[in-house]
Amino acid sequence: MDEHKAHSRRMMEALQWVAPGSPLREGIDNVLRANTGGLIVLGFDESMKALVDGGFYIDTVFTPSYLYELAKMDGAIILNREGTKIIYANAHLNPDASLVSTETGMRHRTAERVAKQTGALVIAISQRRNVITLYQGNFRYAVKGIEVILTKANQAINTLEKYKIVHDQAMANLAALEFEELVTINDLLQVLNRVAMVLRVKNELLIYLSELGTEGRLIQLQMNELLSDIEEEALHVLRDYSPEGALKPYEQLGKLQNLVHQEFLEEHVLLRLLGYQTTTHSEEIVHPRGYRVLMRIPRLPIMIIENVVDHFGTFPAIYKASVAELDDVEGVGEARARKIIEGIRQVREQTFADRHL
Ligand SMILES: Nc1ncnc2c1ncn2[C@@H]1O[C@H](COP(=O)(O)OP(=O)(O)OP(=O)(O)O)[C@@H](O)[C@H]1O
Repeated sequence: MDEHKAHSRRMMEALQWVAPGSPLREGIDNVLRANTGGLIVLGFDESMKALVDGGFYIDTVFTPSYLYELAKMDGAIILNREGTKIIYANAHLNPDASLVSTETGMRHRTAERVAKQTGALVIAISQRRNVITLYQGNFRYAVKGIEVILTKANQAINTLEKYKIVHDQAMANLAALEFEELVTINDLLQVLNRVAMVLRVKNELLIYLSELGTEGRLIQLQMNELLSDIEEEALHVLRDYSPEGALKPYEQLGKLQNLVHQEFLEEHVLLRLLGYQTTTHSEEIVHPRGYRVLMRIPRLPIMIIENVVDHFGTFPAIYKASVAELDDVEGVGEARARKIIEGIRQVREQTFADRHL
């Protein structure tokens, strides 16, 4: 797994612990309100045991109100890794003082060092500043207020809405080029680049959603609605254009999502993802198989679409086929052959109308 992906996954996992709606967050919110400050550690393994000095061994079920009561005492509260039990309270932690810390206060310094030394998730609740900071390994994250994240998440949704308009137009243009047999590799790369932009926003939103917890439900619904169309259509484009032997469309899309943290996706990377030789010229003409056009014909079962695509190989051949030729396809009789020809004609008409919107 590449480093960037591992980092964002770790970050999302860490954020989920303290997302609104989680029991730990409920406890932390109580601590924030009581203004006592707190130091919470998740995980009590050998490396952690070695750092604990004094305190009370409690070993009881975790509840938010118990956490709040225990936070009135000095020192750290240590939970099990699952966050279901409180193991220690009032514990003094002695991490290696030679570990570098950028923090100034002792609570936060200790939290950072313990996280670096043990790899455990450590949460510091500041008494003076009323903020929650997460530490794990070398990762540090200041949890923001819900309003701040909601604003950012809404901005991301607005961006997605704009991208969707551009995407729909680009798809209409691609369809028109397909009828004219003018699609080039370059057009495909543009489509992929647009999808990459959308996936970039999706990745950003996924982090906000882990942080928003139950407060993010509406954003999640909006995101799913905007993305499902775009992602589905991207899958159809990949199905239409990837050469034999390429990865499956959903695998290609998954790979693209992992790649999008790079600001600029190089042409050869995208070509390889599509399953083309990296030496393919970007002006080369390519033909779709015809899935997307055939799928727009009402009441044409997917099995028949598969048969037609397999039989003809490319969309131009389907487009030019006569009733008799279509009749040769398994599952297609004369009536259905006429329906397909009429269907393609209507899709064509609609496509050219959409193109000039
Ligand atoms: N090594 C430690 N182990 C456990 N708890 C500690 C340790 N060091 C400090 N603390 C806790 O942190 C509390 C506050 O310390 P300090 O004010 O120096 O930290 P801070 O990082 O400035 O935090 P805050 O923003 O809450 O003031 C202490 O009273 C103690 O409860």
